[in-house]
Amino acid sequence: MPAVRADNLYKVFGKQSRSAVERLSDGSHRDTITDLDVTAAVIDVSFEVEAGETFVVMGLSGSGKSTLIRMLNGLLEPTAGTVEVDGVDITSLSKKHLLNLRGEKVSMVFQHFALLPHRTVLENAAYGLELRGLPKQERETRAMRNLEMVGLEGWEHKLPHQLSGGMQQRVGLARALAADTDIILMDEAFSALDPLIRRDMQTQLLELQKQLGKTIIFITHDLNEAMRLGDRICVLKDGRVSQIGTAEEILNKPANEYVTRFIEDVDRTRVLTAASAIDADAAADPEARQVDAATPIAELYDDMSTADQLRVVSEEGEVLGMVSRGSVLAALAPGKEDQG
Ligand SMILES: Nc1ncnc2c1ncn2[C@@H]1O[C@H](COP(=O)(O)OP(=O)(O)OP(=O)(O)O)[C@@H](O)[C@H]1O
Repeated sequence: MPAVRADNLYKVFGKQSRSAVERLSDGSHRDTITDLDVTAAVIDVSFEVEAGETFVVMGLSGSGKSTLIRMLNGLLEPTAGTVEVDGVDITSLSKKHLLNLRGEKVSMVFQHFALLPHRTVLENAAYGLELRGLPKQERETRAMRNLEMVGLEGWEHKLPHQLSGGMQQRVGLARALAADTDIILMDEAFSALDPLIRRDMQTQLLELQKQLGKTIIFITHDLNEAMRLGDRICVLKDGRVSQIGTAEEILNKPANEYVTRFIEDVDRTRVLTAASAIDADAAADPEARQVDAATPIAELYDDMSTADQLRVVSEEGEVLGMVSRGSVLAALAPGKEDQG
């Protein structure tokens, strides 16, 4: 059973939303229904997110990302379609059950941190637990453990304004972790941060995720960020799904012209890995130097400057094949799938 499932989901703002859904359901673009005086934010979106997966929703401003994520935790009611969390259709839940869902199953990290300015870092991190009525001692112990996890030990008695942007967002993340929900929604959570801090936060999230194995739905307008973080990426355009796939699938088999234009700016050497550059025809050489399958191609250059071939091994130590300079160059060439 998927952790989250969206089925033919629509959100149309405006009085004539139902008629809009009818007209959009034949695949029409949202610009064709301007006579109805509505805004079609999310149109016929379907996907499944597996437990433990990081699923990134990527799209430009206005593509419907925030509206979509708000339907996943019941903050917005869909105009049509359903959302299931752990197999339960949340679109039919009462207000009280939705509150429980947000307290116990799905937490959220916001772009602008959403910290309470007059409360300490510790109180902010414990806030979700306070709303759930946990005793002070327990919520502070749990919050403290999560502040340590995100590297904020020693800052717990400060106020948010005494922290940098990156640190404030770590508090937001600690608060979501303290709630101990299986699912975390992150809405442009790193977009307000400077590029270097943003990269640090991405690294930290990847490391935390290795330990915790949460189900994360992450929203971003940055395809490089999407490809770094996402097990799979859903590209949204004008409210509709343009493509869903792994970074590699999107780079090598863009579904349409729009996605093709988008991936032009992606640094393929950082997204594609040793695994994606394996030479299917090369016999495994037990003497060759070994690299992890998940190593980005950009990190193979040093080794490849002195060795003709490298042996690629999985996390479990299984030999997957060989990479050579030729196979690396072939993997990096855009549109290699089309060239057969
Ligand atoms: N409450 C609302 N009422 C009317 N229109 C809305 C409402 N919320 C969002 N919209 C519209 O829905 C469309 C999608 O907005 P949404 O915020 O979901 O996109 P987004 O991809 O998250 O964009 P951004 O990155 O700018 O936040 C936009 O045209 C927006 O103006």
